[in-house]
Amino acid sequence: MRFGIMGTGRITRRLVADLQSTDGVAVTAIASRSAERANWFASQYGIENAVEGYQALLDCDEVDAVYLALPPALHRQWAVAAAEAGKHVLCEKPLAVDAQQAIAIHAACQKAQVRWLDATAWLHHARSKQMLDFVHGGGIGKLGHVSAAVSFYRPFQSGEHRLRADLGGGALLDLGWYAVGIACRMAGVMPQRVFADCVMEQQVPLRANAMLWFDQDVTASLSVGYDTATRKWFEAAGSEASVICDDFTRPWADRTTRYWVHNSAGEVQAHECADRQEQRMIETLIGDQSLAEFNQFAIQTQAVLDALIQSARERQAIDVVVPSLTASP
Ligand SMILES: NC(=O)C1=CN([C@@H]2O[C@H](COP(=O)(O)OP(=O)(O)OC[C@H]3O[C@@H](n4cnc5c(N)ncnc54)[C@H](OP(=O)(O)O)[C@@H]3O)[C@@H](O)[C@H]2O)C=CC1
Ligand SMILES: O=C1CO[C@H](CO)[C@@H](O)[C@@H]1O
Repeated sequence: MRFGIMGTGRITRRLVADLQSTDGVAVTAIASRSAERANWFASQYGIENAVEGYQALLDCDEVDAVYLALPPALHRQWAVAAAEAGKHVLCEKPLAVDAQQAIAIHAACQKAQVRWLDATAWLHHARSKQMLDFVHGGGIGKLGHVSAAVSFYRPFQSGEHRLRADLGGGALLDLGWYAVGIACRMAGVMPQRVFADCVMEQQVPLRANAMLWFDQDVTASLSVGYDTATRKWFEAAGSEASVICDDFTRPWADRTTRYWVHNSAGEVQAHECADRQEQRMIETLIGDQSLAEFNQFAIQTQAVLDALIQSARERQAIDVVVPSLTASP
């Protein structure tokens, strides 16, 4: 499948190599708002076509799929336009800025009969499946509580989209995407009720703390922010044991990819599981397996984030309204 890329920012510089090293994928075009940046990027990464403006990418016959790596507030517009141009879509997380926009992306892809996937790579790592199977198979007894923390410490460059409300910035959407995702995956269902409290800066959440209430007395507490050093861990605590992973969003680069099981006898077992999550994610999009489950989960995650954002604004717990979808191609 021939990919065209929208945006030349931080994540593109990393994911372009993952695309180029995945079997069955070629990166044939790069688009930027600036022709100069597109040309520079194309020459650095050996990409044949450099185009100015995102529409020009959609007009390219050499592109079958778009990797959309723009600030969240632009995802809906360009994902819908890509679908309408008949291109498959790999859209960066968060899928959009709210569930309504996320559903609009899904609807456009359905209508155009193209495939779409949010670029939430950890979901595709073999370790994630192992940990989820272990918890869902009763390996920790009855699940009681999930804790998760995802953060990094600024500095930001001026104009950084993460600090701009109009571009869909803020740690709650950006990093809450991961924390909500792991809590819901571990719980195996979406929460019924949520609460969030945020420390704001420039009208976006710089830090957010959240509580999620699920069925059967399962709860989760989440901490995300741009004001503490890098954290990407979770713990799923059950009646007999806990699963702990300190890098679930993306394995630390210089260490063995692991997770741990702590049992009530005080024993600790380490499990190793190496994988290349970005390649697995890309393979999932370009393959022929149904994407319905991933699509549904992305939209539901967005709905939980909607409720958390509303909760922080209204300073009260909010009931979650979980949308359900028609089937994906
Ligand atoms: N999956 C992952 O691990 C990660 C995912 N992300 C996600 O990827 C997306 C992009 O993040 P990131 O690459 O860090 O962002 P950057 O700000 O580094 O890059 C975004 C790119 O979008 C383009 N763009 C278009 N309009 C604007 C605008 N008004 N302001 C700023 N940039 C604009 C620019 O490219 P140009 O000017 O060339 O057109 C810019 O380089 C976000 O949704 C983020 O959450 C980010 C990091 C890691
Ligand atoms: O998704 C992401 C992964 O983590 C990064 C920080 O390390 C975030 O900034 C980013 O948006």
